Amino acid sequence: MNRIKTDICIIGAGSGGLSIAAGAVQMGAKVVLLEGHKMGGDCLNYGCVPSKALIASAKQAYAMSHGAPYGVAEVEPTVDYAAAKDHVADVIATIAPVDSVERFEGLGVQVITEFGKFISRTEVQAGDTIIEARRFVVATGSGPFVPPIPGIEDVTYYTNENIFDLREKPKHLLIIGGGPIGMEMAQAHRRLGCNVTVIEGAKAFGKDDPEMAAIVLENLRAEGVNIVEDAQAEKISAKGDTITVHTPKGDFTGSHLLMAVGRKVNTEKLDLDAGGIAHDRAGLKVGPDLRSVTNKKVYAAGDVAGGLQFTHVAGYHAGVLIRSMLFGLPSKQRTDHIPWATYTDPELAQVGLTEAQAKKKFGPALEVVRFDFHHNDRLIAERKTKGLIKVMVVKGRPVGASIAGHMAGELIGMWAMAIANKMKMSAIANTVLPYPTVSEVNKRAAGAYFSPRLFDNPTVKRVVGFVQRWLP
Ligand SMILES: Cc1cc2nc3c(=O)[nH]c(=O)nc-3n(C[C@H](O)[C@H](O)[C@H](O)COP(=O)(O)OP(=O)(O)OC[C@H]3O[C@@H](n4cnc5c(N)ncnc54)[C@H](O)[C@@H]3O)c2cc1C
Ligand SMILES: NC(=O)c1ccc[n+]([C@@H]2O[C@H](COP(=O)([O-])OP(=O)(O)OC[C@H]3O[C@@H](n4cnc5c(N)ncnc54)[C@H](O)[C@@H]3O)[C@@H](O)[C@H]2O)c1
Repeated sequence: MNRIKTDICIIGAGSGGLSIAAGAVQMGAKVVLLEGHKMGGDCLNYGCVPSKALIASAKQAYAMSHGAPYGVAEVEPTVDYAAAKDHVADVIATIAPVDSVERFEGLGVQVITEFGKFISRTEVQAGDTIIEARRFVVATGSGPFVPPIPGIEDVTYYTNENIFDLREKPKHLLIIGGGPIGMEMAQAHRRLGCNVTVIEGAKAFGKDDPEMAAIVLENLRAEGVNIVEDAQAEKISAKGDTITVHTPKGDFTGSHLLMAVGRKVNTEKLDLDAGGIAHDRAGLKVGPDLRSVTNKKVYAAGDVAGGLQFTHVAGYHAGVLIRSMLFGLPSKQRTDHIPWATYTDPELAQVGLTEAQAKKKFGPALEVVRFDFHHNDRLIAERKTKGLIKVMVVKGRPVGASIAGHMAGELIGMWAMAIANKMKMSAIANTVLPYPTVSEVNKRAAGAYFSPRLFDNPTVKRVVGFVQRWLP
């Protein structure tokens, strides 16, 4: 057995682990990084990257068959599903070197390609190496949760871990789960020529503002995605080449099944109990400083830290931990400024509080301003006017923003910046943006906050009348 002593041992080389390793080693810490499977973790191999690549193929196919309003003849695209998967693999391969063992070894990180497990409060074992570290970071991510629905063991089903390897085009894809994974995959497959049925036990896009979700759902339905809500999958059966999902809303039959009902954290290989590390189904039990509540040598980052599960959150955790582990400074995570986006068409994005959450928290102090995408000239030119922005404002500052529409994932960035930096609505309203751009919807939403104050205000009218009489 080899023994290593190091400053920081990171378990898991996904979005969180890699960011911490790169930052810590370049600032002078000795870093050991353990990865038992694929460098880059879920995001690169089975998550964000392949899903957005497949969405790009689907967008291309959709554009070919929807050119008429722009004066471009429509053609029915011939979709080569396997070739679309080649495109997905190529995108992963293009990004992979940035996350590779070679790159991290080049930065000075000692990478061990083994799963790690705690053998004491101060030691982790990976293969035949024992690592003793001043600090440990658990960044082991999450995998697909597959509930024990009766009959599931008798059918072939896909998850995000193998759907991107499927090369035969599904004739009819059944998707259980109407969250971001289910809905992104539903639209992509529909646009690539599959029939698609989404079976959702509660409400699709259940974590987003329902008014915003409705805009996206209407579009998905119009494109032919069959979305059945309040339809908990209770039983699954197979007959010949077909699979049937049984729900209280009826039975739904298709050729392939994708399970997208949420995530389970990757803690089973870690032997957290041997490390004296408290944990539950959501992950490690940590404080706002992301430090284990029972073993102060241990931190968590990313999906396994028990909060929002996004790549940018894992990256944000890296910054919080580096401040604490490298400089010994107090460092706490915030969650009020974390945005997210779902990359359907139109997109759905959120930062801070939804309208309902803000109403509950602030009551009558809350003002909600809205701007409809129909009034944006660039969107009119692009024929992408289905959309809405709502901004939740308290005492002149935004506390949340919800956007459904073209480029919502890009537009939410301005509100994420405003909330992160506690900026006022005037900061957005004062910004001059190029015309004609989609980001003008943000400025118009801020304008909607000031319009009644300026235009429906008798004092302003009186002052202007007075000044006009005296001006030469
Ligand atoms: C289909 C899909 C689409 C997504 N799209 C987006 C998106 O568009 N935007 C977004 O922000 N987020 C998206 N996400 C979420 C995002 O992928 C995750 O939030 C992110 O990958 C979490 O990073 P992480 O570092 O916590 O874990 P991961 O990236 O999963 O990395 C964890 C790593 O730890 C390794 N590991 C596990 N146990 C051990 C052990 N004992 N020893 C050593 N190594 C171990 C794993 O092999 C893995 O490589 C998507 C997820 C899915 C499934
Ligand atoms: N664009 C992005 O940023 C993006 C994309 C994909 C995934 N992700 C991340 O991955 C996480 C997981 O996504 P997800 O879509 O798997 O999970 P989710 O928890 O967001 O949605 C799962 C859905 O499945 C439903 N469900 C559960 N059991 C069911 C059953 N038996 N029958 C029918 N429906 C059932 C739930 O009601 C829920 O709406 C997200 O929360 C997000 O953090 C992010």
